Amino acid sequence: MQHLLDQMNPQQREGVLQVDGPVLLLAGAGSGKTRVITHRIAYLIQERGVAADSILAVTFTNKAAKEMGERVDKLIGHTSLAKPLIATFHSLCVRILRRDIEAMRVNGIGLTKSFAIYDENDQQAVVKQALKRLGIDDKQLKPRVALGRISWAKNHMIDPQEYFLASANPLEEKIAHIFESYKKELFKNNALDFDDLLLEAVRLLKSSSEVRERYNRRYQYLLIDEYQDTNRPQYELMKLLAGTRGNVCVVGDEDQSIYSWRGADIKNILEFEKDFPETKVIRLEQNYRSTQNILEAAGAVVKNNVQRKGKELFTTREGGSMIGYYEAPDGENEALFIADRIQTYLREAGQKEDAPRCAVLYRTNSQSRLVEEALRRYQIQYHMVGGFSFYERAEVKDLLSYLKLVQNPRDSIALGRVVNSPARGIGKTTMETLERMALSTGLSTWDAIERAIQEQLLPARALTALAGFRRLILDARAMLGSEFAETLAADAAGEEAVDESVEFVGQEENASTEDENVDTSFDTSFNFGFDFGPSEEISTIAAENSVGSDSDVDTSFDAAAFNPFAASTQKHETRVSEIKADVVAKVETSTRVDGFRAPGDPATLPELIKFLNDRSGYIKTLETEGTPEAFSRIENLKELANAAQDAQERGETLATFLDHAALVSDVDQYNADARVTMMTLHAAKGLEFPLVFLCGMEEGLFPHSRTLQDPSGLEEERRLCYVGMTRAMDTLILTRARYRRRYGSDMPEASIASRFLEEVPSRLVEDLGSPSDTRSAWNSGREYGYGGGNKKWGSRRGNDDGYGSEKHYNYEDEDQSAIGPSSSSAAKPKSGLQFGIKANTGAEGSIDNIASFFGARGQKIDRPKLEVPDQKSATGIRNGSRVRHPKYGEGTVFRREGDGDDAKITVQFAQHGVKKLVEKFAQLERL
Ligand SMILES: Nc1ncnc2c1ncn2[C@@H]1O[C@H](COP(=O)(O)OP(=O)(O)OP(=O)(O)O)[C@@H](O)[C@H]1O
Repeated sequence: MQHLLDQMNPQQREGVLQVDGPVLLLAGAGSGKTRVITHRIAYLIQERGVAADSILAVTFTNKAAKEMGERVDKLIGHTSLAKPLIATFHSLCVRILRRDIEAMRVNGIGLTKSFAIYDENDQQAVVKQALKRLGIDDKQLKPRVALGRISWAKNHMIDPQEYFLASANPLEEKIAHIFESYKKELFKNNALDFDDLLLEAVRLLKSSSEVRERYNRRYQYLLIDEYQDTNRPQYELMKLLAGTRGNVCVVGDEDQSIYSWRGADIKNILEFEKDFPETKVIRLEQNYRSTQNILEAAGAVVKNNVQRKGKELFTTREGGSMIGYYEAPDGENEALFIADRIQTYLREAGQKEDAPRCAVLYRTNSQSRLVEEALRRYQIQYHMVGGFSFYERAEVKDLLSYLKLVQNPRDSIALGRVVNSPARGIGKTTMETLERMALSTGLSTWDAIERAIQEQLLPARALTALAGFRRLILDARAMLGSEFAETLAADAAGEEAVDESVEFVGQEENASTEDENVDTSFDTSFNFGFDFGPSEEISTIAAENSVGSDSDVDTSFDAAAFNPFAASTQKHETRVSEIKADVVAKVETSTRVDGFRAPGDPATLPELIKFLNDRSGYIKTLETEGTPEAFSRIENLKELANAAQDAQERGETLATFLDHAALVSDVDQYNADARVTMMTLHAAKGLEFPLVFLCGMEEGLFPHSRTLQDPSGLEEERRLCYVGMTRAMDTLILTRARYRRRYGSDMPEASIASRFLEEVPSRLVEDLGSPSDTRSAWNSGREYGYGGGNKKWGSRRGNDDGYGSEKHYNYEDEDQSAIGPSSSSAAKPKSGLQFGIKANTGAEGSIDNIASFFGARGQKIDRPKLEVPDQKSATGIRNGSRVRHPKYGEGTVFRREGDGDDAKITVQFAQHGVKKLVEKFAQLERL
């Protein structure tokens, strides 16, 4: 036991040993809470003999869960086969619901275990449909706004009726209607969004005492990390899981509560003692991470908050370097400064043979672009957390939607996404008719397709295309069936494969093939040893079906029987049993060979993906497109198959694979080995780095403009600042730009120093060579204060330099698209040129150039001119041009790089987001 408690201070020890009853562990930044949690779990297992799998620990990110699991494993020496369950709230809820959601079904109505999980794009698609149905213009009420309100309501456990009753204006009433329609649509689609995962788990545990008691018996010890960031449903879930035993330990720090926009309620931690009167409160106040200067500076900022329990952190790491401050003339210069310092840091660390790690933290993702460009100029490799993740790429989302549909055909959003992707002749009119039909009959779109085919409700051409699509999904479903051979035979003979896990009543389509012009052929270039493609393919396929098996397998199938479009002349039942017997016999005669799946066994995940890639024609279409962009998409699709292979090796099913893809969050992308990491302040929580840059310290940017009028919002921003500052172990550098370009404006606008800068005592700050008048402000040595005519933070007064009146930025969201069309590009000369940086003759952005720039401070600085030398193509397309792409539709050119055949164009498309295209191949039409 002793070794578990070695290297622990008395409070940490208490946190480990106090395992019975409720415990509130108030753990300051860097005070070792992760250490306490892992040791507490190890102590329970090793010293108290508690069964490992009766411990449940809930963390904030998948990554934290994984790391915690590994650390516990190490501590207990891999002695126990059973493992504690360490999960995020969302993955815990998925687990509970996948197992027990059907306990909430009444008279066969309700969601099933194969429910889909909707991400933000799916949610937006549902909201757009709702807006359309309700006749609301999506320009007047943006889907994202409506979705934000719906999510807010859910996180506060308010249903559409309550929302409607509480609505104070017509807009809120509209949102209530949208909410109602959204909820119904998800239900119809057998789908849940992220918020629902929590809400439904709570509803389940409340409504079924049998289920709740089972979980209470199962999990006897409960640990919740980051408790300050729990919202109401998470809080209720915690109480339901804690049961009457109340062996619950919550760990948190009210000063690090930064998720109120997701409904997190700081009261949960502030009032834990009221909920559990027996609570033992333990405070961890010794910080092991940061130097005294950093801790003091961060403490001085957060001290200005009212909503806190109050802790005084201390450290034995006395002194340390001062907090660095750099005030740049503009955003580009700020980024160059950061890149320059990072280069120096990496070089010095390299000489000392240290493993350097540093982070650039910013308030919103859109700030990353300039820093990225600067790091590229310095040829410094970096790892960016957030932004465009693999799972958000259009082609990956498409393939995932195919998989979702295979898993849950009722998922009309997945269906809508891929029904005509790649193009297979199912047009907008067809889909609108089907959606109307679905709406008026209450059927899902999938079932509406089925009915349309049965009753021949659409033109033959459309029906044939729909039948082909439907067949593709059914075939993929059949591949997963455990009685695959039977399904295959029955299906081929025209009998529907019925999967009991999904309630849809399928029937063989009787689409006519009258329309000679319709291409019903499938792409069979990829074979798994079976196919339902056109007749001429069958004999080859059947032959391959015997991979590594009997050579005497009869390959002379009646090809016509496998063609869904061929009319059968025989009586249906006879045909079914004949084919069943035939296929089953073939499967039985084949012998299993190691490493090969026997025919008739369910397909593996990678096989399913390859099947969909090929049979859907997706890869073929991209190959035909032939652009570098298309080839990189093909690579992504292959990478998805690799991810599926990994998942398969971990024993994951299609459902768990999809759950995993749905639950991957930005933060999970963090790579602890990266030397330079860029991420938002939110994503940085829980991490630590020897060197940290906190950039964009400007009013309106940080604190964010949204919060300027809202005292509690401002307190949260301040906590975010505290979180950012306390990530630093040895060195913390704060930066700001005096002028910054905001969305859509030609000219950069003057900024005001963030009030958080002013809350840092000046005796702890060192100016790092900010050019121009900023220095004199710093050197005067007075304490800076916010407002009151104190001019110490450089040019707080925007018009001091003749730039017009003082303005706040208005960054409306975290959208990468909030970068103006006239923003700079890597190809243009940097603004530094106007500030005295020598033109780049040697290595771009080399240290000499930057040094000469810093050497130039004190010189008169002209108004920063950041206009981009506007590159224009032969077609006249330039930055800011409106264009149309044959596939992505309309968009705005955001950047143009290079010339001639090499010219690349980055376009922000309304529907498909940002795409980088090779101009030569892009077929862009100028609008
Ligand atoms: N008793 C201890 N002795 C020495 N180092 C410690 C001790 N406890 C924790 N540490 C170290 O202090 C650092 C911070 O610990 P940890 O990451 O567990 O803090 P935390 O409370 O989770 O921080 P935060 O809430 O700020 O993310 C780690 O590097 C950890 O190894």
